[in-house]
Amino acid sequence: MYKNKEKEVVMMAHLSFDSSALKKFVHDNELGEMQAMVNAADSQLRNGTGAGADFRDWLHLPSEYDQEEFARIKAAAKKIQADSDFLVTIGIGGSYLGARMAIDFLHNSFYQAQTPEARKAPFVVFAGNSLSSSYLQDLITLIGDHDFSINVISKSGTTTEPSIAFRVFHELLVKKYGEEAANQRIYATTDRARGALKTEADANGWETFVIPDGVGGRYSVLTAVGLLPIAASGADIDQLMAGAAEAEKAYVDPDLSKNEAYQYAAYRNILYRKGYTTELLENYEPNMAMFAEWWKQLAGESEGKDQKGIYPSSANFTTDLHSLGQYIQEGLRNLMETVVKLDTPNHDLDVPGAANDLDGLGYLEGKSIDWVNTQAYKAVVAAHNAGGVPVMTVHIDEENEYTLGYMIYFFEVAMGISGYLNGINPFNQPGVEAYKTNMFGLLGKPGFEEVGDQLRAEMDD
Ligand SMILES: O=P(O)(O)OC[C@H]1O[C@H](O)[C@H](O)[C@@H](O)[C@@H]1O
Repeated sequence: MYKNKEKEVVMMAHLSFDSSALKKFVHDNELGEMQAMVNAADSQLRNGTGAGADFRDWLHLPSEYDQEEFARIKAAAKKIQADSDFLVTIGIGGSYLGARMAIDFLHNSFYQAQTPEARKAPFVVFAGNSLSSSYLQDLITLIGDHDFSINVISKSGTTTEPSIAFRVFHELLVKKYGEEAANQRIYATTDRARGALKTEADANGWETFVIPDGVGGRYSVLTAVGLLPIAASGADIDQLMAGAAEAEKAYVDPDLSKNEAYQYAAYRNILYRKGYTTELLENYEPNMAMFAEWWKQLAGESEGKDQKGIYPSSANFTTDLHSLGQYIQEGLRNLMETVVKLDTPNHDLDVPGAANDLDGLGYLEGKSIDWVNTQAYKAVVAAHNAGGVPVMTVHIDEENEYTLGYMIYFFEVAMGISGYLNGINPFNQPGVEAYKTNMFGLLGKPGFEEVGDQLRAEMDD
């Protein structure tokens, strides 16, 4: 399964990167030939000589985070667990996806459906990640008369979706508890000193947590942005940070023969230049679907600019083998795949016996279902490979906080290197403003009237 013996040692380090299925697509010499470029990208990233240098503070977050704030996050999580049945976590993009994927990854698949006693934690629900009025109303109905708190998360403090959702839930909270008690149930995660949310929080005495200046939204899961909801859900954020800190140490050497995160970055760059312009992040565990959504923002906002970049997409297996599988096998040959493969499931079951063998599954009787899942993975790698799709695999040993922290850091550092390898600024996202300007124009936001008039005139044409 692994390329060489050393790999098995790396396997013990919670995550291993397997590129053995690239042989058909990448010659042996190509990785080494990337070393000089990787060294340059590493220097841009580590020494701050590249574009976007002000947004690299996530690099040392796992080892240099604010301990005092970390203790406050844990205390706030305890209070929320004690006084709330629901935590309404309001945010979008980087202020949403990290907590969402981590909570899915770290808990029982039906965690949210458990009784509060079994869960020992509030139901962490999310709002402000769309403009759907039905979603908001459905959430209000779900919360009903239950006790709840709000964690409003926004770096800018002015993003439309979370701002609207916050107005809705803030109003509900004040109606239910009165102004003063409501203020004790609002936790604001935002800029240290600036912005509308910070001003409002200070004026009302809400507890605040910081999104550090040097950490962009998509790199913020290991700040209070992700940590407070994750801790409130009952997960162990010490272990999450410990895993990330271990990865911070593991991926520091730019030597491609030793650094698997850099290998991943280099291989995807090699493949991109050969025309593999779409990357699918895949899993074989349904509770990792949101991990791919987090990764898509990380990759898409980091790399998709200046009219270039790998398009990040995803697929959930084996589910999507029965829908997207046809395209991946035989459609346009611009796809590469990166599988996150869990090697030890939280639970395993055997395929049961049956009195008759009408379904023809007798040959699997007594075999473990996870073994079947792993055979499916191996079969898919071989089939897609034969069909012209390069496949990389990130093996993780277990679904726990430590491994998740490790994997978060793996992908973050890989994306920084990847961006510099492709000659772009991996830490800005200028393109997301275009639709916002138009939307503000159509909504009649003061200062955007002209844009609105022009758009309406064009639409009438
Ligand atoms: O945290 P906020 O300022 O509300 O931003 C939330 C998100 O929205 C923006 O449009 C950006 O594209 C994202 O990078 C960011 O994570």
